[in-house]
Amino acid sequence: MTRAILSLGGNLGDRYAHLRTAVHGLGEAVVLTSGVYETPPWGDAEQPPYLNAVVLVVDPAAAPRQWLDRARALESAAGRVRDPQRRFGPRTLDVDVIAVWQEDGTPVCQDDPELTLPHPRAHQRAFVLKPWLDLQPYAQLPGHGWVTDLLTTNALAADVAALSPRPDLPLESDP
Ligand SMILES: Nc1ncnc2c1ncn2[C@@H]1O[C@H](COP(=O)(O)OP(=O)(O)OP(=O)(O)O)[C@@H](O)[C@H]1O
Ligand SMILES: Nc1nc2c(c(=O)[nH]1)N=C(CO)CN2
Repeated sequence: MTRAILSLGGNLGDRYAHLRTAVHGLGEAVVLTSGVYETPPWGDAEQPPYLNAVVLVVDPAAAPRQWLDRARALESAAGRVRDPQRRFGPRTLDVDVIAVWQEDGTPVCQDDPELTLPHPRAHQRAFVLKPWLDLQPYAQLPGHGWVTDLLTTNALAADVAALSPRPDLPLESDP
């Protein structure tokens, strides 16, 4: 069994519908769903704002690699098209595997470029850390410590201040 934190984000098309469809697609694996935040684009400023959220998923049968396979399938279903010229460019849906833990709570740490764990840029991203903290106030990002401490570093202060909660866009009440 593994559990994982997945981040969901998108800034093209019906952003809210893409997040909802992704959560729905994860089915019974979803244990907790964060609120939705509207967030300024990170890494490539010339694009529309994103909607972001985080989910905690658990599956008795899922190896770490299967979370990536599910993430890619959800992105494809949302019609995601990769632009090789813009690494952090706009997209209908991005699903990143932020961290994975084995059944005994041991974090999975690996450098495989296909699936690097924990996600190598998660600690720099308020749009991942803030919704995650909402789900799990005592969350730790393996190798980086407490999520609450990461969010209060000077490096992330401006990004945290720029996040807008969107309680009008709930994910958890979907059928
Ligand atoms: N933890 C991870 N989560 C998702 N993809 C990963 C991870 N580690 C490595 N990858 C690889 O990264 C590749 C590029 O992923 P993607 O196109 O979603 O990147 P991106 O969303 O543009 O950037 P970022 O990964 O910084 O959010 C994927 O094909 C995937 O194999
Ligand atoms: N605010 C925000 N910015 C991003 C996001 C995202 O999900 N939210 N995803 C990206 C893909 O790497 C690049 N930039």
